[in-house]
Amino acid sequence: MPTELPASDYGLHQPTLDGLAQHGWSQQNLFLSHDLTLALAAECRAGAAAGALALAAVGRGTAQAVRGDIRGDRILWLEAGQSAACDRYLVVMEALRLALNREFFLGLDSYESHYALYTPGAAYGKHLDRFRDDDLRTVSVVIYLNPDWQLEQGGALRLHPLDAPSSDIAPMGSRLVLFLSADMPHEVLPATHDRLSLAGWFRRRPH
Ligand SMILES: O=C(O)CCC(=O)C(=O)O
Ligand SMILES: [Fe+2]
Repeated sequence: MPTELPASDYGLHQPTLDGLAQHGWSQQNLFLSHDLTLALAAECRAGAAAGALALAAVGRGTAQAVRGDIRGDRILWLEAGQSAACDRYLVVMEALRLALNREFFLGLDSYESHYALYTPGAAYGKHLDRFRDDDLRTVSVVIYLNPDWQLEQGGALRLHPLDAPSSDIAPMGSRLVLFLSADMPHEVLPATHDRLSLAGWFRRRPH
């Protein structure tokens, strides 16, 4: 994996880190360059066209099941080396991991992520990104790959902070959302158009 970070591929702003500390979540527009967003969107669409995206399951281990009534997206896990766009993205996320550790001493030591495609009407009911038997997921990340998204197309991410009113975030291209995995119930509302994203999780070192 290349280690050099092309400055033009992304920009993380300090208020984004401050917001995460203050509210348990934050968002930032124009996190990825337009060029990288388009390359990732093209890869996600190509994967879908090739049948490489699988219906996502809920739960873990023996309790894992595809439940279209709860979760309707199709996903493809990312591997380093899978494409040039993917590697550029992983370099960006490594820089974000280091920034989060510098700022918050979270001990984040790995990152896992997948493409997700929600076709019209697909949704993901209210959930937490941590499982009862896995508390390593610490910071959840979503990056949207929809360059021309219009608000009336729906598909918002609805966050339900425990101590504040809910917030809706539209899946605009190049937008980043960060939230603390353990404390933020959230859901994906259905959209009228294909909704593409990269969802990921920074995991901390096991004790
Ligand atoms: O796509 C989003 O806005 C959130 C997706 C999500 O909650 C998940 O994959 O766990
Ligand atoms: Fe989630």
